[in-house]
Amino acid sequence: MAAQRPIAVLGAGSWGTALAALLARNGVATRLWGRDTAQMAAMAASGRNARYLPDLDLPASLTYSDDLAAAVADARIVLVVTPSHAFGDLLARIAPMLPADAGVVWASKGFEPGTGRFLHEVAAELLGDRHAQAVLTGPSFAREVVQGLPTAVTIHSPDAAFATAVARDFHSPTFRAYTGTDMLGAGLGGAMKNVLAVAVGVSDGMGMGLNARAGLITRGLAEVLRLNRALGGQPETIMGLAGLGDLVLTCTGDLSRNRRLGLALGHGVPLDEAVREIGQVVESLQTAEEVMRLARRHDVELPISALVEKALRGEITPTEGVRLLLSREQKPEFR
Ligand SMILES: NC(=O)C1=CN([C@@H]2O[C@H](COP(=O)(O)OP(=O)(O)OC[C@H]3O[C@@H](n4cnc5c(N)ncnc54)[C@H](OP(=O)(O)O)[C@@H]3O)[C@@H](O)[C@H]2O)C=CC1
Ligand SMILES: O=C(CO)COP(=O)(O)O
Repeated sequence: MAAQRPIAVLGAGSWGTALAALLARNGVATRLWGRDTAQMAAMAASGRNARYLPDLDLPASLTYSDDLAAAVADARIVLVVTPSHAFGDLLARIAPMLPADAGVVWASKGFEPGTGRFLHEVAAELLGDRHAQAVLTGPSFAREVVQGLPTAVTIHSPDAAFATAVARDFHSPTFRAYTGTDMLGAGLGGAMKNVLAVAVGVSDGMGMGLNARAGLITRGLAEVLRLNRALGGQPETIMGLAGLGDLVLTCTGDLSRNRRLGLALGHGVPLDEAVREIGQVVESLQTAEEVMRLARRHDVELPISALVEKALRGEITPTEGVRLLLSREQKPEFR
């Protein structure tokens, strides 16, 4: 029998490693690419990711590479899991290397920095309709996925058959992969929850209480729905795993780096110190600005996201942010 063509996972941080481990455990031939030669050699030798998930064993069948061309050469699917700021550059590099029939999936959450373009818009420009495209998103902390704890995600593609085929590779007894066709809503939900998690983290860090947390999550959800409506996404997507599901996880789970940034700011830790302490990608640092760029372009009011953007720029303190939010005028809940 011919050997199964592999899935190439690009990006050996916590999420790329976790998804590669999941695929390998599912019996899918999987190759994990990272840009750091020493790190990839150490992972191959130890079967662990010492920097991002140091205490967790990875499946023995997982293979490792620091050679991008070799990693994607015979792949049937390429899964991109870099931070969103590196997405466009990496896609441009691999576009000429891809096998003609390879599909491209990404699990990064955010926008193209400086333009506010969605990752599916960047992919469409770089890949055209030459390769099927999908996004994997939803409430999923890398550590819990490697630990085999139950997780549900959603995979969206304009090509429903491709989304279903991709979901088959990921689906397992502890990892439910749902499917959909709304790239815009899926991308927006995954990006905005990171910004809103900072607000909830600040509130929790300042000891504002559980009522405030629930209020912020709910009014945050209203912001995602409002921008989604203006952009033409489907409301169901925002009420599902890609929106509400990930918003609740990221706003309440202490494994979230974006929530932890907010907690630190709420405790009075300076921004640069908090970012250094977290030591991993904190997508809200760029996403807050890009969300507000989109909101201004479409004339949509996002009070919580706007204050997070200001706080991350150092223009207001967390205390001023809370005062500004609480001093807003009375209004109907739904518009
Ligand atoms: N962690 C999680 O639980 C989840 C993360 N995500 C999303 O996945 C994406 C990746 O996050 P995550 O893995 O957690 O981040 P980490 O901070 O854990 O790791 C980032 C990884 O990206 C690599 N990287 C950074 N810049 C580049 C580049 N220019 N080219 C190639 N590789 C690069 C880093 O390499 P190096 O070590 O050499 O710097 C590192 O391996 C983010 O968009 C995040 O929002 C989504 C769901 C869950
Ligand atoms: O996207 C995530 C969970 O779904 C991870 O969140 P953080 O990037 O805030 O850690």
